[in-house]
Amino acid sequence: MNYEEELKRLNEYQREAVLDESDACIVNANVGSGKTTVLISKILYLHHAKNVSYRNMIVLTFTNKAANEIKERLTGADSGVQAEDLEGFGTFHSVALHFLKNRLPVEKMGYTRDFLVIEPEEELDIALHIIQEEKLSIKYKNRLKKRLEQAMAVRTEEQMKPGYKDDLFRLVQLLREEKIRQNKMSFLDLLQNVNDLLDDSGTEPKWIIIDEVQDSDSLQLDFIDKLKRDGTRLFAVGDPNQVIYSWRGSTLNVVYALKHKYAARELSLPVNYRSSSSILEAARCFLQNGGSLTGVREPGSKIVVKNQYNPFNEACYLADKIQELHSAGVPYKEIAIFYRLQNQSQIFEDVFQKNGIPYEVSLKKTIRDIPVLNWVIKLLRFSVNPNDLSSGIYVLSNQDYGERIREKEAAKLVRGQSEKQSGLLADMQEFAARCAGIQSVDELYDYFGFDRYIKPTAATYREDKESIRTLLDIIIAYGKEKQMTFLEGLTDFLNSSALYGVNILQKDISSSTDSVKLMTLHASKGLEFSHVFITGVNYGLIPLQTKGMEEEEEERRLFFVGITRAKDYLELSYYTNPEHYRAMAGESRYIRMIPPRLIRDDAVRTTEVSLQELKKQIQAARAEGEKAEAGSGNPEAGNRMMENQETKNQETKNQEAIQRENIRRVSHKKYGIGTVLREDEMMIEAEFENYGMKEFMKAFSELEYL
Ligand SMILES: Nc1ncnc2c1ncn2[C@@H]1O[C@H](COP(=O)(O)OP(=O)(O)OP(=O)(O)O)[C@@H](O)[C@H]1O
Repeated sequence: MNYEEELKRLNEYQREAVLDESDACIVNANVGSGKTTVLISKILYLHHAKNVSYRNMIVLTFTNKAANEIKERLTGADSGVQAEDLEGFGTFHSVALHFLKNRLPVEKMGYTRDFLVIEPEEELDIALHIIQEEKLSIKYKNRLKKRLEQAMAVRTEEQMKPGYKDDLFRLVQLLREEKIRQNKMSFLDLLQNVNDLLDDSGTEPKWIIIDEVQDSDSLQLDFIDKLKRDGTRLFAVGDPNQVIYSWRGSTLNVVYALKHKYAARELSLPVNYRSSSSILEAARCFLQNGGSLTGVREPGSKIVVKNQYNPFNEACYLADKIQELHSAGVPYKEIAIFYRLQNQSQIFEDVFQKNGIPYEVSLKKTIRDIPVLNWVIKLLRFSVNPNDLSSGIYVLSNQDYGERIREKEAAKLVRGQSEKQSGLLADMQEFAARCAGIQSVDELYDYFGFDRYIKPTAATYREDKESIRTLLDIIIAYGKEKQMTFLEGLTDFLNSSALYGVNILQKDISSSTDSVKLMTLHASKGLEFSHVFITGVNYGLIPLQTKGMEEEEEERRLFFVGITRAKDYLELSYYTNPEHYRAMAGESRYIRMIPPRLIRDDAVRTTEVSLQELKKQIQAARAEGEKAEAGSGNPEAGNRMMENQETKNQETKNQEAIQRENIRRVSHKKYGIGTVLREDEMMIEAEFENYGMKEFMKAFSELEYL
């Protein structure tokens, strides 16, 4: 590996950061100034020039995507690197999990090494169960998740002063005990437990390297502190202008805190290499922490601001525009479309599919968002661990899948206190003894006979079957890749699936695939594209209506992150007839914050829509969609189907449905029965149980009122 060649490509600031060997060093970096470049060069330099083995480094990132990018670069540069060498490279949670599974005495806390990682929702279910069983008095149950989070962060007795007179802290205590009894850890527990146990690890990394340090919360800072020993050096890069997760408490000035705690040397990376100077100049309007943002590139084209009649028109316009760019030589993978909320992606997907434009959607989705998979995961969990009673009860008493037994009866059955028989329970209980010969998806599917447990009348019948097969396929492949026996592979997958549940069914969007990328502004962090289209820059949506100053500032940083992804071309658009319930007609004030001289105003002044043309397009899209779904022999069909299941918009569901006094119900051929959330002369918005919120044009919707 010729690391010297790598060093030559760096500018003087970057080289100084790579070569730095202070005990602690914080690099305050501008957007697009080469943070990722420096981080990877530093790791390569330490390894090749300073003989620091990868096993002596802990490299912490905020996303699996960033960790994977670093790992891919290292394994690409050096074929001798083994997966075990990079076990200390990953997100804070995955590195904590690695320590707890392999290096720390979790038994001291009452856990066994095969503990399960659970999602916050599952923890909430356990808490609700305790409240019921123990008859606890808890106020504001609708805010329980948040209240629990806050109460669980409190570690000392003196701080345990309840804000309200109720049993919250008793619940926290009982919940801790119950999680230990069930051998389960939440994401928060992973960090708290690792921090409590790290003193015993004997671990002394030579280097701790942290990416995006500005987003760290106090537990993560504690983790860094526990890992850092006398002989450990710390190197962290971050950009205070890109803090977009302050809901986790990261607004504390991390750079300042680290600098003072470790008397860290402070370096900077001032030069942005990514964007044309017009784009950078616009970005400067959204800088919050002062400082300069200098670039090295020419002015480039002006920023285009466009108005669109509605999202459908915009999607059609973008389909044409993308084809035009592609014909002019722009690869699809250099084009990205951003929006503020996940539920804005569907219309682009439909129209792009119809127009044959390759695209990928970056989704933040967990297995839990797909009801049938939530059920299957619990079924498998109980099958490998019959002590996981809550999973067993859930599986038997689920009203959509399985034997649909009453909860009380299900509880008796799994506890062996019932005379009744359950075939499903027997299959689960005998699984460990009978599963040894299972090699394929079919064998696993047939062992449980999943077909009989899915209602043939359910709107999701076919999709559910495909979803199960896709998941089983991933599980079988996982075990094979790790060279484990079937049961070991399955158990390992289940233990950590909550942590990697995001994107488990759809690999993270890949920068190498030549397809247009669709994503939320949040998901765009760390990426870059030659052409960026930010859609729905409407009043009410960007910035999202916020409650206070802090949130408003975060919205501004989020927009800053979005526009600084663009290298050459940036287009901002807003709707004159927005259909999203949050958006109001008209451009966002963020557009008005950009100096007019940087803008080419391509406003379309007409609001006419050719309904005949729209109708033709929708019908054609529908016909193609149905054809594609019918081809379920195609292994990709399962993935596509899941990509298209829209993430449930919890907020929409709660707020809008509650406000509506006269609930109207509709029926749809594919989505089943739904509740109308909003409608006007042209559009109707309805919530469907397994599909989340959908929007339809009334003229073509084929919805029936019930
Ligand atoms: N010394 C350099 N010379 C030329 N180009 C560079 C140099 N350093 C970085 N770049 C390029 O600048 C762009 C931004 O780099 P990189 O993605 O590493 O920045 P970043 O700071 O991680 O960005 P962000 O703030 O968006 O996370 C990349 O296209 C990279 O190849």
